[in-house]
Amino acid sequence: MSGPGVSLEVVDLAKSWGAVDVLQDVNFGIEPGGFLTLLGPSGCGKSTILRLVSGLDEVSGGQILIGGKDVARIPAAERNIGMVFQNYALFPHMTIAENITYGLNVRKVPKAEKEKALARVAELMALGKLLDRKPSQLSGGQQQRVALARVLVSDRPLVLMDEPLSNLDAKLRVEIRSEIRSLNKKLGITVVYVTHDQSEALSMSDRVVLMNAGNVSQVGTPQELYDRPANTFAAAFIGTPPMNLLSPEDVRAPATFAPEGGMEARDVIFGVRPESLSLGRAGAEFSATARVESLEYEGKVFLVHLIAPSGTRFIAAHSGDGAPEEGSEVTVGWSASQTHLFSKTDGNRRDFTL
Ligand SMILES: Nc1ncnc2c1ncn2[C@@H]1O[C@H](COP(=O)(O)OP(=O)(O)OP(=O)(O)O)[C@@H](O)[C@H]1O
Repeated sequence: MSGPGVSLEVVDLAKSWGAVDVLQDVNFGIEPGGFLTLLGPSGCGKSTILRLVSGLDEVSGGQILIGGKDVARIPAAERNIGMVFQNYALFPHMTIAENITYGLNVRKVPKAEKEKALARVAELMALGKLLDRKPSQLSGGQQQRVALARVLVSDRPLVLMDEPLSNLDAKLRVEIRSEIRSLNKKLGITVVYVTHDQSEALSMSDRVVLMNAGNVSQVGTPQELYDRPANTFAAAFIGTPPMNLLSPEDVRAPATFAPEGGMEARDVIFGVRPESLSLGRAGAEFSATARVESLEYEGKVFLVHLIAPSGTRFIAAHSGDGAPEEGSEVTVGWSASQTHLFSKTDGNRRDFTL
């Protein structure tokens, strides 16, 4: 699309602190106006990537192309990027209006232009009635909207957001994430968003970069990550509860089952999502027998916690009537299309034939 957003492409990005490599060979891209999320567990390097893109830290290697131009070695102030952090750091002695326009004052934007810009973002972020208040007179959610307004008013084509919702309660998080998403679509600005919360990542993003210990584990749309995890890390990270990973000794597969690339059946890991498992489907293409350890009532479904003969624990999400009894033995079945296959050696996804 054409609009105020700009493309971002990160090529072979690397960062070391002394002898410690915290990022290696990081590659991803997002088109103008897109919403890209960096997702992964604590310490995997998400904030480091944002700090390198923004110019707060220096890269050890690689390129950061903004609108096709490599900015990796130019100062932060020349990159034209907006940032929103977890601690939104509003100035307590200034009014909301003064907080929002602070950056415009620094840049000596003329008064009439400043007031027009303030009125526009105040309307966008539903802050019109709060402009004369001080930050302490606002709720956490309203304060976070002010922090977003402060970035939006500056009309940056690329905005970086580092866990901007983590100080808010669950209900507000859901509300503000849909506001951020609709702003991204309405204004056409490109957003790079950091979170360790997969539901945030899956619900907001056009593309997700899943990080694992300084390396990119998988890049794709939320559907691609969910439907075709590239490796066991992605399989075990995405989904609530995540995908079950079973050893071949616990799985009955059709006699014709053959993993690709001449891999032996014993060298694989089977992946199957809890919601794909049907209780009592002994005749299914794939099945496993296990003991019911416990039941967890989730409202719409029962999570049936199971233990396979090998000792592997896994979960079936059971939505029908008649939850099984604790301690009983059950058979769960699933189809070939619900089966994901990974190599035990490198953890990567493999195809199979039947
Ligand atoms: N200035 C520094 N010196 C040395 N190591 C650092 C420095 N800054 C970050 N690191 C290390 O780099 C790794 C990545 O940190 P980073 O903050 O990017 O992770 P993260 O994925 O954003 O984690 P979190 O979700 O907890 O914020 C961590 O192991 C961290 O200890």
